[in-house]
Amino acid sequence: MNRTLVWFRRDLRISDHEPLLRAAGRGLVVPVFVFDRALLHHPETGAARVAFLLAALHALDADLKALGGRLIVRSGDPVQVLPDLIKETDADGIYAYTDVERIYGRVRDARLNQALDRRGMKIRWFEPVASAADLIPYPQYRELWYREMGQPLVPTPQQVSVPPEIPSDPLPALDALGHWADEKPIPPASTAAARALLQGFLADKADRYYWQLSYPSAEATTGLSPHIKFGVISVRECVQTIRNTPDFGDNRVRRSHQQLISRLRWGNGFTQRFRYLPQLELRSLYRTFDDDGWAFDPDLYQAWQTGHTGFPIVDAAARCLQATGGYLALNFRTRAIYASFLSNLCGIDWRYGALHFMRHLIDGDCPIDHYQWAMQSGVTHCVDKTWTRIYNPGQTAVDRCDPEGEFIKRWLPELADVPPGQLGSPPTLSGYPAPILNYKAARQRRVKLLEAQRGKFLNARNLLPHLAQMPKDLTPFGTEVYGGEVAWAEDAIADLFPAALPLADLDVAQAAALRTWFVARVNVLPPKSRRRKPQVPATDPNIRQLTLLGDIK
Ligand SMILES: Cc1cc2nc3c(=O)[nH]c(=O)nc-3n(C[C@H](O)[C@H](O)[C@H](O)COP(=O)(O)OP(=O)(O)OC[C@H]3O[C@@H](n4cnc5c(N)ncnc54)[C@H](O)[C@@H]3O)c2cc1C
Repeated sequence: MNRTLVWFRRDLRISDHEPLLRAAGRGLVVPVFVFDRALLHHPETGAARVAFLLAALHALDADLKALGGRLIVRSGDPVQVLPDLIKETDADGIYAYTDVERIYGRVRDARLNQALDRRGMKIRWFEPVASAADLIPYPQYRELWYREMGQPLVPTPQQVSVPPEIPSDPLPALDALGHWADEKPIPPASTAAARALLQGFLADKADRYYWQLSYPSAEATTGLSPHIKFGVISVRECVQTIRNTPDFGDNRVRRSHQQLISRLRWGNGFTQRFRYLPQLELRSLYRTFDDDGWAFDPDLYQAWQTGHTGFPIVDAAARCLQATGGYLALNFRTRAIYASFLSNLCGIDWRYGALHFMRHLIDGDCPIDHYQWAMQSGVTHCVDKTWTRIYNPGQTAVDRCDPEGEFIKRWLPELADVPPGQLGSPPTLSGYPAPILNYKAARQRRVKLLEAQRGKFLNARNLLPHLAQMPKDLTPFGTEVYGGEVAWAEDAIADLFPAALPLADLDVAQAAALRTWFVARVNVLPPKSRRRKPQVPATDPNIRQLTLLGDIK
């Protein structure tokens, strides 16, 4: 009977999973997960995320058992473990989804392809839903995304039969993997839990999500992010569940449904950008922003990390991130304000911030995290001023994010008695620091620098030469601080699987297509000043929507 190895990576589910269904359809299946030390000990890996991963693997094992199978667990370098497992199990080959989250994974998968080839073994890669192998313009990708999200879900196999003689390691405890729990509460991790979150959202939050998603204390979002990061539920299943839920003609619900679907698309869009340009893990999109160098002040960095900047909204975000791993508690807007403070106002390289986020976020996802960091830092845009995201961390941010001060007071109990109207710049209090910087001066410095950097290629006809190239040294950022298993980077090969876009070989049309991923317009002329969109009035007058560009001058 045929035997197929199914290599689970960031697709820890049995439903809407094409490799699993195809493998089950052709015979016996060896569903395997490999604990890979290079990922477990990557400088950006955090204990809480590994704990969530472990819980998701237990759930996957249980789901496979319900189909008559089980998860086979191995440890080591997949480039060696998988060919050996093929031999040991007498399997015909491997089925797996491609994954582009990290450069390391793409180096490893290229090496695996070579190792299998050398041994005459086979692997069949499946494209994840809404992933484009070729360079297409962003509007076309958008269409592809909606088309593929509308395709029927891949059915769950009725049975998964695993050869009984194949041994498996037990699923290890967190400390056996070299990580120690840091007290962050880990949400239940399983497809059933993800479905329950989505159903709970649709029942209880869909009438307010659109208006409240930027208020951290409203907890108006789904909490799906760690599940989506590890593929515990497919994005397509989420989209279809939302679409199949009636809005009963309620405009609030309709807008919230649309907003959530758009955000799910944004997440996939960041992954696709990394597929094209994996260098975005290590570099700003345009060279000039890194070539000029960044400042690094260890005291500012530490104050920002630990929540001692003297700006309550920033300090509350800092402490919330460390205590909760950001799960549900640290929403998009608060992450953005917190991030922008470090890169724009402290002038510190965004990669230090992205690194800190990744070490703590339970939902840490490299393309979303790194690209959001780069965007908030203003280094993904060369012409459009609205992409200068410098938030006023004083009263403006408090009013727009936490008007009652609930979020701030939860994380900064020392400010319990300060009225909300003063939480932007609290009076001198023993036990709470004075502001570590002058907002206006810091902002001016940053705006001037960004203008000078952007000015260098403002009228360039061809932006390709200005884009960051794939660096020769692939050592992950943060290795010098946290160490890690990075030997793979020492003799890194030029090959990645899937391959990066060959920037040097792109023709004019391809270059234009690539640009659509990074700016709305393909021309490079500075935009005329645009009118701000009026704020959308909320149906409930007590609910105000945050304006995205509120404090951009
Ligand atoms: C600096 C910074 C770093 C971030 N890092 C991450 C990260 O590592 N992982 C991560 O999943 N999100 C990240 N985000 C985006 C966003 O903050 C989270 O997706 C969201 O807070 C997760 O909570 P939720 O699932 O309850 O959100 P919901 O609003 O319920 O969204 C559902 C899903 O849509 C996607 N999504 C929502 N908002 C965004 C967005 N702005 N950009 C891209 N995808 C989005 C996510 O997959 C999310 O799980 C970051 C944002 C910023 C500003």
